[in-house]
Amino acid sequence: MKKMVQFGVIARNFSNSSAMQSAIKNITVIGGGLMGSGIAQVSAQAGQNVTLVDLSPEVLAKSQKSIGANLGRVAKKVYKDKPQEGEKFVAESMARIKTSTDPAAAAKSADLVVEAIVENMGVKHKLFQQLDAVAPEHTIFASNTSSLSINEICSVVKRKDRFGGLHFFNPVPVMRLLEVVRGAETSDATYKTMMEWGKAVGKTCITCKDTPGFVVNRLLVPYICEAIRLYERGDASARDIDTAMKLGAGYPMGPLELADYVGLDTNKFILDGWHNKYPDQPLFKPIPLLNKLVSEGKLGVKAGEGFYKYEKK
Ligand SMILES: CCCCCCCCCCCCCC(=O)CC(=O)SCCNC(=O)CCNC(=O)[C@H](O)C(C)(C)COP(=O)(O)OP(=O)(O)OC[C@H]1O[C@@H](n2cnc3c(N)ncnc32)[C@H](O)[C@@H]1OP(=O)(O)O
Ligand SMILES: NC(=O)C1=CN([C@@H]2O[C@H](COP(=O)(O)OP(=O)(O)OC[C@H]3O[C@@H](n4cnc5c(N)ncnc54)[C@H](O)[C@@H]3O)[C@@H](O)[C@H]2O)C=CC1
Repeated sequence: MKKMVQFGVIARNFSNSSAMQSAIKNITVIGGGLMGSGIAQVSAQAGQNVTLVDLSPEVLAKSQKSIGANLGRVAKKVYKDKPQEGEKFVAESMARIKTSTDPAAAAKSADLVVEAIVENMGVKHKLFQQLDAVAPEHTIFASNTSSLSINEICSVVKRKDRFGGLHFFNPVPVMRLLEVVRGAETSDATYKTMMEWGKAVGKTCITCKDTPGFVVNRLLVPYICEAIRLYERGDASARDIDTAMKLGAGYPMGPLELADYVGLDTNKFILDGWHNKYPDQPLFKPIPLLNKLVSEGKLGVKAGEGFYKYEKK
């Protein structure tokens, strides 16, 4: 049943993509890590020309490898009885992805730039200032930030009307949602283009104002925090908390599994940022156990240990 649901999601995303049209044809994705590689993949499989940019050539090589493998998973499902068509789909999608280590050069030919670099305001400001000086007039800029303010990120560019948030979910090829965030100065035309583009790459779009965490993370952060506090108090074991939310509430992952999956350093970074900004909000108060795990390097799946132990990849 679970497999059927997952298959349905990927097949639907793929066929929607083929059917939809978008004014955006050339997209530049900046940041070739976990999220950027997923955004590049769904864009290329929907027929867009993609330039994937990272400062590190090693990251770009790793991204291309994982995109190839993930497209293979999609092809296996969508073209299960037509392996040759599947191979063609993978080859054509891969051929639409160019890579670059030069963000400014890559922005010059983009209709849309989606930024998915580190979650750091200073680094994002520096990048967008550089891009604003060279990108064509019509180019729309978007950030995939999880927790920072879109208005604050776009404060450094002149094109504030052509700036918004496009918040994808991990893993991008599987998760069906895209949060389209309207900043204070995002124009109606930019908003409409972002919504159409989101549909064209196979996502269901929801709209949100520029409010901390948008919709999903504003609800997820307090939920995960409460799960950690419950565990910290010794009220239930980690396994039982996760089992409870999977079997009692139908979530695909329990909250502590999800915290490990996202990364405990990311969780802590978001929580600390919001706590500094909203010190009176009890939901955002620091959690000693989370701080301890991070200080011990127990960052979740990627580190081999968080709330659970994992085989290192
Ligand atoms: C601590 C304090 C407070 C702070 C808390 C902060 C929390 C929130 C902060 C968030 C930080 C940043 C995050 C963010 O901004 C927003 C997010 O992204 S939140 C995370 C959202 N994601 C989820 O909730 C994931 C939930 N999990 C799932 O849906 C599934 O478990 C998952 C799909 C990940 C894996 O499914 P599972 O059945 O367990 O494993 P399989 O390996 O069998 O995969 C199922 C199915 O999917 C296919 N697949 C998996 N990955 C890919 C891929 N990358 N590309 C293509 N296909 C993929 C796989 O092949 C399987 O297909 P089958 O047909 O079933 O074989
Ligand atoms: N990890 C997650 O579950 C989610 C993360 N996000 C957001 O997406 C963004 C990226 O997150 P991840 O992909 O997880 O990070 P990541 O660490 O996997 O990838 C970030 C990449 O950006 C590159 N980079 C850093 N500065 C750069 C620059 N100036 N120019 C070009 N490349 C640069 C790094 O080399 C790295 O490869 C963050 O803003 C994060 O908050 C959003 C949704 C989910």
